[in-house]
Amino acid sequence: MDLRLDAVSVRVDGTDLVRELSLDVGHEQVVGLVGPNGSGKSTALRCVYRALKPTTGSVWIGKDDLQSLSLRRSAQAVAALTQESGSDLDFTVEEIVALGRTPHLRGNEPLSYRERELCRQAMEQLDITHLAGRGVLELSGGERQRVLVARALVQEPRVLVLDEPTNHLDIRHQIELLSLLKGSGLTVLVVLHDLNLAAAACDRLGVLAEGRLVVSGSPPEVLTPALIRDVFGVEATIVPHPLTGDPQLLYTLAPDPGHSPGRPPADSISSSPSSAPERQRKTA
Ligand SMILES: Nc1ncnc2c1ncn2[C@@H]1O[C@H](COP(=O)(O)OP(=O)(O)OP(=O)(O)O)[C@@H](O)[C@H]1O
Repeated sequence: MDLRLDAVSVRVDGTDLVRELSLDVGHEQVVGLVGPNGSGKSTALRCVYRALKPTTGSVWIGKDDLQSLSLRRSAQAVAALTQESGSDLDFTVEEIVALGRTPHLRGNEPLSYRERELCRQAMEQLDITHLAGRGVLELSGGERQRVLVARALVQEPRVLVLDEPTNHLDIRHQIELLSLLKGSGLTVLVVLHDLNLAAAACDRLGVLAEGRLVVSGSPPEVLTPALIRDVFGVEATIVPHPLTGDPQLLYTLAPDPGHSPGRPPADSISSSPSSAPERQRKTA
C-alpha cells in the first residue's frame, strides 16, 4: 500500500470536519474522493500533504507514518496540487516546473541533464512547451493549472494528491489530464466533482458525506442511483458507457412548471391575450 489513511479525524474549534476516515491507495492506483460541497474532501487531502495534522488517526506513506518523516522526506514522497497552489508565484512557466525538483536538491545545486529532460517531458505532456518563457501570473486559469500539474510530475513523488485538478480546464484538457493520471504509473488520490470523469479515470472511489466515508469500491460498485440520491440528493439514471462500460450518470434538470428555458415565465404568458391559444395547445 503506498498511501493509507488510518482512522483519520480532524476536529477544528470543536467541529469534526473529518471523522475516522480510513482509505487505502494501492501502488499505482488512482483513487477518487467524491462527495458534496463541505463533506471534508479537501480537509482529508490536507492531512496527506501535511498542511494539517490529524487530530487522531494517522497517514502512512508505505511503511512510514507521515508525521515521523522529516519535512524534506515527506516533500519528496508527496506532491500536491491544491486549490491554493502557486497562486502567488511570479516566475516563468519553465522556472515553476523546475521548482518541482526542489525537495530533491541540496542548496543551489543546478538541475542535472536527467532533471532538465524530465521538465521538458512534463511540459510536453501537459501541452505547455509553447508557454515556457511566459510569466505564470499572466496565464489563463487552465494554462496555470497545467503548469502546476507538470511541476507535480517532475517531483517524481511516490504519491500524488490533487484537489479538483480539472477546475478551469476545457473538456479536452480535462480528458488529457485524467488520461495522463490514469496511465502515469503514479499512486494518485484525487478529489473530483465530475462523477462521470471520476468513473472513467479512477480505479476506486471513496464517497464522503459530512466528514465520513460512506462507501468505497470500484466505480460500478459505488455509483448507484440510491447512493447518488442519498449523498447528493439528486436523481440520476446510470448507464454503462457504450465503449468502455464505465458507469455514466445522466441527470434531468429539476422541472420548473412555471418557466422553461427560452420561454418567458408562465405569468407573462397568461397576461398576454394573444398567447392564450398557444398555451392551451401546449398543455393539451
Ligand atoms: N479551518 C477551518 N476551520 C473551520 N471550518 C473549516 C475549516 N476548513 C474547512 N472547514 C469546514 O469544514 C467543512 C469541510 O470543508 P472541506 O473544504 O474539506 O470540504 P470539501 O468537501 O472539500 O468541499 P468542496 O467540495 O466545497 O470543496 C466545510 O464545512 C468547511 O466550511
